[in-house]
Amino acid sequence: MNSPASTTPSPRQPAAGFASDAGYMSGFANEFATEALPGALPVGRNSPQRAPYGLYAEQLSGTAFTAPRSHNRRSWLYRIRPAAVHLPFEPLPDDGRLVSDFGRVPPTPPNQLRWDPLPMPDAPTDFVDGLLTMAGNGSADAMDGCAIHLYAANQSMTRFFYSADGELLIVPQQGRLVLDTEMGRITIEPQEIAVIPRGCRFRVTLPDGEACGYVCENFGALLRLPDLGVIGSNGLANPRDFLTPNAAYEDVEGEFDLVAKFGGALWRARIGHSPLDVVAWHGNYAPYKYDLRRFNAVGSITYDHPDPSIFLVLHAPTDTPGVDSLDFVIFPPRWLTAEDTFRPPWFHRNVASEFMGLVHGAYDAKAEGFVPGGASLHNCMSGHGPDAGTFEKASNADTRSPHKIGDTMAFMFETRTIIKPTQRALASSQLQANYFQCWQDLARHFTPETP
Ligand SMILES: O=C(O)Cc1cc(O)ccc1O
Ligand SMILES: [Fe+2]
Repeated sequence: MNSPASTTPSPRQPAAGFASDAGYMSGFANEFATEALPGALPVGRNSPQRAPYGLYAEQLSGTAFTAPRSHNRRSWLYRIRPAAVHLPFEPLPDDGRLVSDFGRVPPTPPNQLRWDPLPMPDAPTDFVDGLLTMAGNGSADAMDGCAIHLYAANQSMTRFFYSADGELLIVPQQGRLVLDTEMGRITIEPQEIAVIPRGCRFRVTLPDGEACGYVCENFGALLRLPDLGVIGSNGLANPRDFLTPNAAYEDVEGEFDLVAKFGGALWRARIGHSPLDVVAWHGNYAPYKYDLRRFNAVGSITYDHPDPSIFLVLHAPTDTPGVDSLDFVIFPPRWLTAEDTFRPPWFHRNVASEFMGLVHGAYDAKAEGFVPGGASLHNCMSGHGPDAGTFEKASNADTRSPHKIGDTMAFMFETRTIIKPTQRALASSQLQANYFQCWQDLARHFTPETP
């Protein structure tokens, strides 16, 4: 049971927050039912003539009403005031930080690109102001593709935010995030991720004072767990390790801003109460977290380096079977056992496009230059693979015994269409001008006389 916070803050002060952590429910997209006050959930119907405790009933739909039952996602929220209660939205000035229509981005160079981490801002910056779009494809309007943002923030939010453009896959790299959402509290640290559904209002506070990381705003179909095929009924990201918060609410009156990302732009509305006032909810459309360290990696126990699809955590499928608009793939700590095999990622060109980030440690294809908090982009059909140092080492390594890659947590946002870097990303001083050099020392080894 979670009791409410009931203070009246002075204008634009942080709301008091939930009175306590209410914990989590386990399972991916279950039909959850949770109440912060006993009996707050109506029994046997969603919309009784009068809901318990004088609450308003409100449905939040994440898929079309008529989506097949297996993909249909919606929740019923029982709240102090409906989400409609706020003053009209006004546009916030567009400073070009956020991009949501990649049809308008200038032609993308097919170069391999890599960036150093964003610096922490000097000025007070909350999670919303700390977002910077690096790359993406499709558009929010078309409800297809994604925008890949970095964030660097040093202030807790005193306002509330939601994206109507897509669900937000948040991958922290440094600093914990407390995500107080309409449906309860999620706390994540680096090596954990959270997904905030399209439309879900939330506030980010920073218990460590500052934080940075990655956000993928998924404009397409909702992220889901992949089928496992011949792997069987267990493995990769196990459904029970996905955690959704129990209901928690704050009963706070005050003058707040509600910021919406809608149609690619930011909008602000005044709101006279905290919108985190959902006392109970049930359904399968809700935020969740997952600890990447729980991923059950499978790999080759004979020879060869498998395709990275074995590391798929979540994906956004398209209408074409087997082709996703977005894959979220990780490269966690694991044993390499393949014999007589070049063990790191091979050289390759790919019809898909690959944006990578590093949360922790080092990545096994890059001995140098790819640092935690940094990012790389290898687009459709652009050649890439291990750098020269990694190639020399791995082609001379003893593969008769297993080797543990210990200190690492890299990830990839992989998409079916070209990932277009934004002008800001291409102009940024974090862009490594010499990235291409990491392959220039790959020596010629060809010996036509000796097989
Ligand atoms: O480019 C990368 O480093 C990611 C990657 C890893 C791998 O093991 C195989 C293919 C691939 O794109
Ligand atoms: Fe790759």
